[in-house]
Amino acid sequence: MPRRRRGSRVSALEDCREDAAAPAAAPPVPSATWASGAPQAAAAGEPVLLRGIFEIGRASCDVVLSERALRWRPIEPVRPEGESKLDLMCDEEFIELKNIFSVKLKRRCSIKQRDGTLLGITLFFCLKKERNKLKDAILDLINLSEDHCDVWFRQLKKILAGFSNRPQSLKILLNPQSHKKEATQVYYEKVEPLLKIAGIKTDVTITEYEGHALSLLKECELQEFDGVVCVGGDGSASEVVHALLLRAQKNAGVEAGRILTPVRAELPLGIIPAGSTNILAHSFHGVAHVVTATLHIIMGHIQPVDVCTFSTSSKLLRFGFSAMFGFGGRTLALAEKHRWMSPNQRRDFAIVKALAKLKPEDCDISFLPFNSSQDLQEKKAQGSPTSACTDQWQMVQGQFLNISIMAIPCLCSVAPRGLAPNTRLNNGSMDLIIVRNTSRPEFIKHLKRYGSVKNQFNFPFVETYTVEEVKVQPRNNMSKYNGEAGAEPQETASEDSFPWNIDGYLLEVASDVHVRLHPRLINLYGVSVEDMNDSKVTCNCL
Ligand SMILES: Nc1ncnc2c1ncn2[C@@H]1O[C@H](COP(=O)(O)OP(=O)(O)OP(=O)(O)O)[C@@H](O)[C@H]1O
Repeated sequence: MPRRRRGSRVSALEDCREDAAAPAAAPPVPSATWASGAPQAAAAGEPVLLRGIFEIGRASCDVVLSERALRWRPIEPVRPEGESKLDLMCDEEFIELKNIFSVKLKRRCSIKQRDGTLLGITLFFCLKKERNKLKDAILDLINLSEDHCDVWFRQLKKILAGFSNRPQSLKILLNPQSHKKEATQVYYEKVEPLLKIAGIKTDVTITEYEGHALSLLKECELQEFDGVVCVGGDGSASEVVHALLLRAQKNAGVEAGRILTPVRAELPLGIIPAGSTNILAHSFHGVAHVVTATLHIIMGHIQPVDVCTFSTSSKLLRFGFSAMFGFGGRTLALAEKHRWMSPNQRRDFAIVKALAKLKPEDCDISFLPFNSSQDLQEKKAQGSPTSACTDQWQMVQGQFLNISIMAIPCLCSVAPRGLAPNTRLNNGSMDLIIVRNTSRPEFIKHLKRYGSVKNQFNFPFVETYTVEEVKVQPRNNMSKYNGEAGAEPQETASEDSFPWNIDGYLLEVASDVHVRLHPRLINLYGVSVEDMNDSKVTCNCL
């Protein structure tokens, strides 16, 4: 009896891209996660587009292309009558077509030959590696017939062309200074090769100074692009988000100073994590992983995400997803002053120093609780102002160690469940997390809980609210500033200043700040993520 070949014949791209022209080697790959679970459409009843014989992993296979999947099973010799065929049925493997991102003719090439002997077709596809992580892989379909391969190649190309949500041209903004200055290497070694395989055109700008991405996106021609990609950390990503939304307001003729209902960003944004913290990429993909982020872009996985505006009474300060005021702001200010340290050192140093100098802010915090009634949400979706006609504002006063206002969960290595685990990317609300003044040991206990499975909010000095709008007014600041002109945001932190950490961007505001949530204001490349309740923590400083 012939030996049955089991398991996947798919090889990861990283392992064998150079071998694309060699005959199908069959390196063993972990069990067929890419083909696990029933595909959306069962094989039976699906219209067959093509059927043919290819060698896959050195076994002759009967290959069927239908509208949703490519399936194959080894061709077995005819068995004596009465022998069970049940186990044969189990051998079918498949790839859903929605996971394929490129198809190429596979040729044996020597250096001198441009068009070597045809060997078959190579499919490039995306598979789910582990929770939230994606991986690129290849499948070789070997058949030496030019005509046979040509028919299949054309049909597969046609199917791929039908995925109209996938980008064909991208504007790339790369911060060469991110983290330990490895963003350029990350891009050219891991990202660009995949974009090339997917046939995506790119236009790369390497940013030269802080604010470069912002000034470039104000003016540059974006019509030819289907999306913008930022390669860097949270500071860079936050700058690009702000720039894209400012640009959208400008294009729509909205006065940037007084934006009540901003218009949506015109292009989707992809974030390739290459920075020190990567909270944004982590929150949008469930993991800070370069290949996962790249594959979400290539596959055109798009999710609308809520965005906040941060304003004084006279002007818009920033578009962003999350902010911390108090301990979180001071920690960032300290870390920014010590950029010469390594990223982990600087983070740990800043946390320890901010804890040593722990001091509460005397504030008034007013907030509009989230009203989930369908009526109100529909009004909001239509752009009608709602806060003006509701009289539900609440106020808390006192001394606070930290105030977090977060429209996204803010997943990161030190808080794998998120700094705001109860909010979602586009649930139309923000989490307001208030930590009242308490002793240093109690505050540290609270911080430590972010890295454990225990509830970090289960302390008498912590309050959480689900809100739509928040106003934060530092009290000892009220006489000095009236929140009007002159209350310009500063760039450097001083002892008496009020640093805000907005998505890792340091902003000093000498007045009250009004935070408003705008549902689904920007499209991000990514998908909704699985919960990360049992992930490991990587902060040792507490
Ligand atoms: N060429 C450059 N030189 C100096 N700064 C730059 C340059 N290009 C961009 N920047 C700025 O560097 C800041 C920080 O970059 P980024 O966020 O990418 O890296 P990071 O600080 O290592 O990561 P994280 O913000 O996740 O901690 C951003 O605010 C960005 O505007």
